[in-house]
Amino acid sequence: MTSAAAHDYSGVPQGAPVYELTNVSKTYARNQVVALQDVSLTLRKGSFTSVIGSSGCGKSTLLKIMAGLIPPTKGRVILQNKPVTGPRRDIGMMFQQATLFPWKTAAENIVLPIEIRDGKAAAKKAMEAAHDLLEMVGLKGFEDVYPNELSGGMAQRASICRMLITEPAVLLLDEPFSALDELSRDLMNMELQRICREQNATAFLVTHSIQEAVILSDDIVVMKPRPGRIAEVVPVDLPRPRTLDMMTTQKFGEIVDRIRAMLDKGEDM
Ligand SMILES: Nc1ncnc2c1ncn2[C@@H]1O[C@H](COP(=O)(O)OP(=O)(O)OP(=O)(O)O)[C@@H](O)[C@H]1O
Repeated sequence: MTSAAAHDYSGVPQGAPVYELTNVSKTYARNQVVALQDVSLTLRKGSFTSVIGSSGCGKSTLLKIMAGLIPPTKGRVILQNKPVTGPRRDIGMMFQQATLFPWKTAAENIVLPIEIRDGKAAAKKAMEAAHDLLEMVGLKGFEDVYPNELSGGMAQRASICRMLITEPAVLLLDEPFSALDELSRDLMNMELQRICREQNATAFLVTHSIQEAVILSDDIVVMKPRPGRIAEVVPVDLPRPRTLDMMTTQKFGEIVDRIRAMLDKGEDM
């Protein structure tokens, strides 16, 4: 990575399909639970998509399949024109907990994916990029700090850098800020939006928060349970860049209400 800012991961044109899921189904063999049924979804280059739905409707299963961590029982998952058959270097992931290694500094944690993939020499070379990324997320000066000296929000900022260091084509985000207090979470979401715009990233977020989904997304995938499937994909036509004060607008409220009504209907949807 030469520059952390304004970097385009793939050269794929804005709006072109990056991820394509076709009739993806998953039945867990152990208990025969149909976790997903016929999920079809296209993520376009530079778009932000959230998935929301009640507990057990298959959100995590969907994310794991997209990440190549588990195979679907049926259906196709294509990323950048190649089937996803296992974990891939063009997929970036971020989880609820920062999971930084306590014995490594912030910068060492960030280059770890490179070290695992390409060895120590490559990790050393990537240090400059790690420093650029830390600066981008407002952590300049924290390069040599250990995780126990970072706040929860700072640790998640470092995790964002670790996800970006391998220049993934797509960012899969599993409730990355749900462990933070509400104020930090709102600020981190705005930061996430800025980073996605700067990096022209394609992002997919699992969340339980309707507000979070609305403020961040171009599209919200509303799922329903038993079996887990897509109820509706709701477009969010609020202007970009989004700002936190948009959360008080009538339009924002209307979209939130619409999604809440869908979720309340639950299985009748
Ligand atoms: N490894 C597994 N083996 C068997 N069943 C599973 C497994 N993982 C998930 N399930 C089942 O599949 C269904 C979907 O689970 P999943 O975790 O994908 O839902 P979710 O929407 O992410 O839920 P939550 O919001 O609570 O995290 C549930 O009924 C769950 O019990």
